[in-house]
Amino acid sequence: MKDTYILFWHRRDLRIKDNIGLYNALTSGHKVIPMFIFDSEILDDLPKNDARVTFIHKELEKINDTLKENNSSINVQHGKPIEVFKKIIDTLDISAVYTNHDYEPYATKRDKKIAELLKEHDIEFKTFKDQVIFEKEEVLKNDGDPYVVYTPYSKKWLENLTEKKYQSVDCESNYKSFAEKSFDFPSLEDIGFEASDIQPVPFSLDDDLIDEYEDTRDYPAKDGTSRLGPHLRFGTISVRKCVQHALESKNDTFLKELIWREFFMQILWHHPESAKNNFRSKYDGIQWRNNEDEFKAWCEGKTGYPIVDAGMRQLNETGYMHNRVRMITGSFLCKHLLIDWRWGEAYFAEKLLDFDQAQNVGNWQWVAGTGCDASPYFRIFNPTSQIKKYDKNHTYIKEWVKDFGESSYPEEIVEHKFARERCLETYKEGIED
Ligand SMILES: Cc1cc2nc3c(=O)[nH]c(=O)nc-3n(C[C@H](O)[C@H](O)[C@H](O)COP(=O)(O)OP(=O)(O)OC[C@H]3O[C@@H](n4cnc5c(N)ncnc54)[C@H](O)[C@@H]3O)c2cc1C
Repeated sequence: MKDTYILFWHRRDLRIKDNIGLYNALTSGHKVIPMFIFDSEILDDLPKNDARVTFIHKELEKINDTLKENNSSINVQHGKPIEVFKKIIDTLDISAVYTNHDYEPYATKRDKKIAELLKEHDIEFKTFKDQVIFEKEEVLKNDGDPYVVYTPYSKKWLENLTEKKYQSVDCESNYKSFAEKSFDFPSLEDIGFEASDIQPVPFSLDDDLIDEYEDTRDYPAKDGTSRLGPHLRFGTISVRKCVQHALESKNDTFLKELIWREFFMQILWHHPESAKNNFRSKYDGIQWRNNEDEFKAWCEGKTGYPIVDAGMRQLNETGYMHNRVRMITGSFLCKHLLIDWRWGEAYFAEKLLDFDQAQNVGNWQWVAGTGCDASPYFRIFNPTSQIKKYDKNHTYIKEWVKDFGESSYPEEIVEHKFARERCLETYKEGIED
């Protein structure tokens, strides 16, 4: 029988170490061609200097360099995935496509279409769990329903956790199974993009950071968080490795954040409609003010509230915003300005290097109070007392708001006490009993 190839399709797993789908492909007895598609359905809506595209391109280059050392290379394509697959089926002798699960609503629809196409050509489509410890229906309530509240979900998650669930797989010993093929590697310009200066900072999984995380994570001026966001989003690190490190610490706060990530992933998987709709429909009656000038001031970091402005300016300049400040800026948008959480979600989606639909939607709905396990609507962050608690020396603010304390710095866009009362009234009127 003629030897056929397995195509391994990288998506949110830009690494060739500890990658479950890839490991299964490499140990299948067939030669493996790794592949990535710059999906024009996603790329066409992005600015030409999108930082995430630059990051993906760089990570693929790194993969390609390692593959070249092993006489192989990655097949990088650009176009609509279905069209790319039609072309590949015509040009390469493929018996199976292996890939890791991608849970976002767009991805599940795309994968369904690809699976149908492959079936028509008698090509197997094998998919694996890789980007989470528990997926889909693996952590359910005793009655079989999915959880909508974090605390019992996390308890069950921990109960179900066995060592096997976070064991790494050894891809490196199997690199000899990569096909000896040489593919041209496209430049960013070839796919219609240009390099961005904004890049993720390296992550840290240091023992000290994880041990002290609970005490330091809320202070935006400190380097107290891991900066794993984009790396988990694009899979340049495996979640199993993160969990292994988290479990080594006596303090479980960091592990709990990794569980929040999986909580929101399963929420979006079970409730794909929550990407666009309030998770709780009783909030549908809220009359958002949606003032465009105020939205612009928020986006540009010109609200006159220094901690809000620092966060937005940090986001605009670096593609990152500290979690505490994401909560403050998010609350300010929805509650002080009464702007629909979907506007804020879309702005963060455009700017965040770690943008992940499940996390972004889940957290925005948490902030707005419309979400599954949300902050109560009457919890309105006071942007001034938040400074006293978390940036009392103004270290963070001064880093990002260069005109802080100067006459050019804008006046407060709205008075806090007035905005608070307006918010409470609007929510009360809008919420169905
Ligand atoms: C309005 C708003 C929008 C957000 N949008 C995103 C987003 O698009 N993508 C994203 O990954 N996170 C999002 N978050 C969650 C959180 O802010 C980021 O995960 C975190 O700031 C990333 O920095 P870090 O990697 O240093 O996190 P660390 O504090 O070091 O946490 C480690 C990891 O745990 C996970 N995690 C931490 N906090 C949360 C959380 N609240 N919810 C879910 N997972 C969490 C992340 O994967 C994170 O990388 C959002 C939070 C808010 C309030």
